[in-house]
Amino acid sequence: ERSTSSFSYSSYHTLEEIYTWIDNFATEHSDIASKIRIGYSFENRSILVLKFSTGGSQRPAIWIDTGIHAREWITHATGIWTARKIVNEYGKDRIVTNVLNAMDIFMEIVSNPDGFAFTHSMNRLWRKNKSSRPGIFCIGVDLNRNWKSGFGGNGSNNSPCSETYHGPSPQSEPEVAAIVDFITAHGNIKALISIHSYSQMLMYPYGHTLEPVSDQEELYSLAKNAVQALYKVHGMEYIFGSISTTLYVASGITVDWAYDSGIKYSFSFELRDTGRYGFLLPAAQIVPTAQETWLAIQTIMEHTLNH
Ligand SMILES: O=C(O)[C@H](Cc1ccccc1)CC(O)(O)C[N+](=O)[O-]
Ligand SMILES: [Zn+2]
Repeated sequence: ERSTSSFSYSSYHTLEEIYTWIDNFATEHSDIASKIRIGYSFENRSILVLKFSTGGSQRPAIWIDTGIHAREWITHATGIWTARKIVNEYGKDRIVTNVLNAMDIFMEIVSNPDGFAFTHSMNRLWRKNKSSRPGIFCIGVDLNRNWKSGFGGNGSNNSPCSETYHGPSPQSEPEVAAIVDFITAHGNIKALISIHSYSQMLMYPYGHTLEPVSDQEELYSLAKNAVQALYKVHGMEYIFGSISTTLYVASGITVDWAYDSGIKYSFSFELRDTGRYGFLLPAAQIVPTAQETWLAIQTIMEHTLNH
């Protein structure tokens, strides 16, 4: 019997449990899913990506990452649920079937494995990775400030002890470099969705400046449609807009790099909730959060397919 069927999709899991699930999932759905190692973390853990493909080669693709901030456990749990949804819906749901008949999907569920392990072992609210450098007495770089676009600007911090420490240089962190190298080598990524928590927002570039991106109108209306689809599931209200105008100025972030690298449909989610539980979102909200987020993700995937 499928061991992933004994896996609880409504619980939080350790790094080891998630890595075992990824192995079993790729084995049990080998017709459509495969496991790729795109690199190693600072502490030498494998950095794993699930590839969903129904054929072709170098098809245009969609990138989804969760867990770049270790404490945002709802995002890893949402990624796991979404991976299972994709394989279960292929051949049934019109959008998933159309998307996967023409595009590939890449999903990195544990984008910060060292930090995630640390949230289980030592500090539940750890955010950064676990990199250390000689003579520096604070640990970790904020993996959502280490990207080249706008690196070192406002909304990132030069102090290694800061929660938004941008690191010594762009892509200095192996966890970021692995994604940059993979996406650059692939060369045909059309959409990137980087999932965070919490605040209930759907945002698009830029974070490093208040200047609107050239595709602002299209991204605004796509975000609007996505949050409307999300709202219909459980009535959760998400706000939407550009990062710098909706939330705050943040520099060196994933989606600014993606957009400036030519990935027009670059979005970042802030999942549930709005602060009652924050990062400690109860496990009972995992499935409802994943269910509603799925409608927004489908909206973005369908738009990407059709444009
Ligand atoms: O500051 C961050 O990196 C995110 C907000 C964000 C998300 C995407 C791009 C730029 C900023 C907030 C969070 O998800 O990390 C929650 N937090 O502040 O800990
Ligand atoms: Zn975050």
